[in-house]
Amino acid sequence: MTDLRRRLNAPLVAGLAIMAALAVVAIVAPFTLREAADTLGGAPRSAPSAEHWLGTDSLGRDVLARSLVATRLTLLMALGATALSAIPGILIGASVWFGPRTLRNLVLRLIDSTVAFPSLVLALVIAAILGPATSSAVIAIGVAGIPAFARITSNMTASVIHSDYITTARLLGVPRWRNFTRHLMPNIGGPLLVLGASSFALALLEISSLSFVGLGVQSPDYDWGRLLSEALPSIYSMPMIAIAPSAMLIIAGVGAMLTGDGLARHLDPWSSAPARAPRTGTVTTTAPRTSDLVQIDDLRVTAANGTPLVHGLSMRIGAGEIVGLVGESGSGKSMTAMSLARLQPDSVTVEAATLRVGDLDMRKGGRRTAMATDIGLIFQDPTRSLNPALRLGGQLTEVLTVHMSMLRRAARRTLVDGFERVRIRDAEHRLSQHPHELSGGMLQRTMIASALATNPRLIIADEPTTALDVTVQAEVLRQLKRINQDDATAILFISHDLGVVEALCDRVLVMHQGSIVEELTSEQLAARDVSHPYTQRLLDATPSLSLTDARQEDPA
Ligand SMILES: Nc1ncnc2c1ncn2[C@@H]1O[C@H](COP(=O)(O)OP(=O)(O)OP(=O)(O)O)[C@@H](O)[C@H]1O
Repeated sequence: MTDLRRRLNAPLVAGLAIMAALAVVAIVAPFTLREAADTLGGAPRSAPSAEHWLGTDSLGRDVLARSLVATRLTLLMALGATALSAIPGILIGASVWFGPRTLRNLVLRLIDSTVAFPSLVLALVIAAILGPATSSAVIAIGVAGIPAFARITSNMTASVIHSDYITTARLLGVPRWRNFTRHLMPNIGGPLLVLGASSFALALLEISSLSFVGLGVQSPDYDWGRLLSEALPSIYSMPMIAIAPSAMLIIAGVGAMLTGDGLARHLDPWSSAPARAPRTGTVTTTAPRTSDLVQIDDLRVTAANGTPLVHGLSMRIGAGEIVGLVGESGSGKSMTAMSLARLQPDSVTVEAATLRVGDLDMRKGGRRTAMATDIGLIFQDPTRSLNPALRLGGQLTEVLTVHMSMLRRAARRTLVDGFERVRIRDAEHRLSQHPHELSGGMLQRTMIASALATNPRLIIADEPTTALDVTVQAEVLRQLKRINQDDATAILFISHDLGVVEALCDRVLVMHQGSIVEELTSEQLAARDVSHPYTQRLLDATPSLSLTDARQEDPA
């Protein structure tokens, strides 16, 4: 219950409240107010009074009662038209991606040409062909809205249909309809709900417009559009007659948009993740030293829904030091590193008492060149950091040409030197290749070469060896160690593997649930001299395959 209350956001509550109130009016008003709304013979065009709150129309009928009674028909028509647009539109837009390519291209071209045609004009043409009637208005607006749903669904499907999880599901023989409901819809459902809500608001206006020009609801029935049409002759003398249905239209439109916006937020996995209680007992790492390159004090990273992802974290990295940041998946290692490099996701808030790399205050923007050249980044999966459509030379020299004003030729020369340094043979040729033409280990080495090209003072390596096989992993670690020794480059090395960290780092910080729980020197780690139970658990989970250990375990 508390979970549901926390997940209901303000727009959703407001939108649902408005739509629920309108639903009550739509159900109750035709039963209770029909007589006041339809009875002729009262004083025509009377001013608002205690008996008729918004006055009467030209035939003496109560204006407010008529607007409220018209709610049911108007909402049902808008709902019908939206369903008529959404259901076929979504089915067409998604199913084209499950069929043959030629059919897909043909259907997409057709959709494109209909989308280019204004939907209200299309609806007017359809309504004129079908003749004036309530059903004609619904069909016209519904059919005119199909291309928009089909186009957007198709665009969104295209962005997820080639993702690994759908390919895997197809390879595993998951039926198409199940792929559609299980993998596709949850990924595209949020934006479609928002589109549905805005289409409903638009359908309200368009159906009212058709009724207003006489192509929609016909007498004796009436919707808000027809009421507006009836109000037109006396709009200056009796504005109330027009104001009442207009106000209803605006309220319903706002209610629909708020509901759509709220639903989208509600379905956003990041904004609905459960809040985690901050843990106490965090460790502040060694006191400030003048040689500290990185200084972080009281770093707090908070998700959009208020969940603390990193809290009260402080750390130092000395110039030329290799510091390991270890912890299980989700403990906040990447979030800490990305916040330090000012590359955190937009959806989170970063606050800190101090966040410095050298003389750069990373809490402030600006000084982009200094940020780009002082900090080198190496990520876990090099294929995701490189643009597959561009040659390596073009993309890896960018930082040198943009931030260090190097000419293209000089930038390439620097990169070739860098490639040779990380033992990539035939470097010139490699620069003219695309990322897919290199192995994973080679790509990771190109990333290291590129991160080093600007002579950074700090390298942030976020699980740089996780995606690599053990031999390549050892080579990459050796490269990092060599760079640190040759150039005194500081390294923040992120890993969940204490064994790897032990081999490389001078100091290790153990992270758990968003804060540092223990700090160890490499000697303490080698001697397994740890005090926090979480560190002990991490050590227990680290397989040891060193020769010494193997001999000890197996005396034979
Ligand atoms: N964009 C985001 N918005 C909100 N929360 C996020 C976002 N990205 C990650 N998180 C959450 O922040 C927390 C820390 O994530 P982080 O990626 O820093 O973990 P990690 O220790 O680096 O894990 P791993 O070793 O798996 O990379 C996790 O609970 C994660 O779910």
